[in-house]
Amino acid sequence: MTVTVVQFGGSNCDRDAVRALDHLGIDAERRWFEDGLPEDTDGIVLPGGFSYGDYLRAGAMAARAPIMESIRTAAGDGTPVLGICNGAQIGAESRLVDGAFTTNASARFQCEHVHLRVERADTPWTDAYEAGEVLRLPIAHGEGRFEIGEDAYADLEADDRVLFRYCDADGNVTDEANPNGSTGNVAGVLGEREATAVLMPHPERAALPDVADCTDGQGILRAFR
Ligand SMILES: NC(=O)CC[C@H](N)C(=O)O
Repeated sequence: MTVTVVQFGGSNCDRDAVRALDHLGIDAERRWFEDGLPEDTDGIVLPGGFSYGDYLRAGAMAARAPIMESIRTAAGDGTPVLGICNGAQIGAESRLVDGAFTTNASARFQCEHVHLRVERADTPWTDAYEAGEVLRLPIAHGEGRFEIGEDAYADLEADDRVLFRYCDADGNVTDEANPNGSTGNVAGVLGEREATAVLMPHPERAALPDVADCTDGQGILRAFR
């Protein structure tokens, strides 16, 4: 099992993702986007960062790179794909998931720990947790506000594709616990197939006991096993 962590110009969490996966015993390698997707890829991470300086909209430029066509095909075939932060933005811009990530309600870059409620525990990304469990993970973004049209949001809920919601420490989903103004406090969603997921918080920054005071992100990354 080798996970490909795709590096675009301006990605800056690709090494962190490889290290976190490594720590969990999952073989992972960085791949420069122009080199294309290796044929034998068993999983894909779109890592965080500022691809192309967030020019136009965060993720909009990387979404148009040819490698994304191969990633869409792989996702359609059921290869696990995880988009983290800028990777979530790229995932939305390339239609791997519905919705869009736009400027935070605060109009500021926010770097802090947040709480997330696990909305579904029956997916590969969350089967290490209980439904309703509260995780603590860091966010670091300026464009993390999940926005989606009313009908598309209704579909998302009807199809049970909301994976995580921002909440308080007790699991209450409130406006106060919503760091960026996301519709429905949505922090992470599934794509058309459950093997595709994106989230704004950083599980790879909450996976190594030596560098993080909490390792709640491990369960999400373990999905690749
Ligand atoms: N940590 C990241 O991936 C940064 C996300 C993104 N470029 C933003 O600021 O919105």
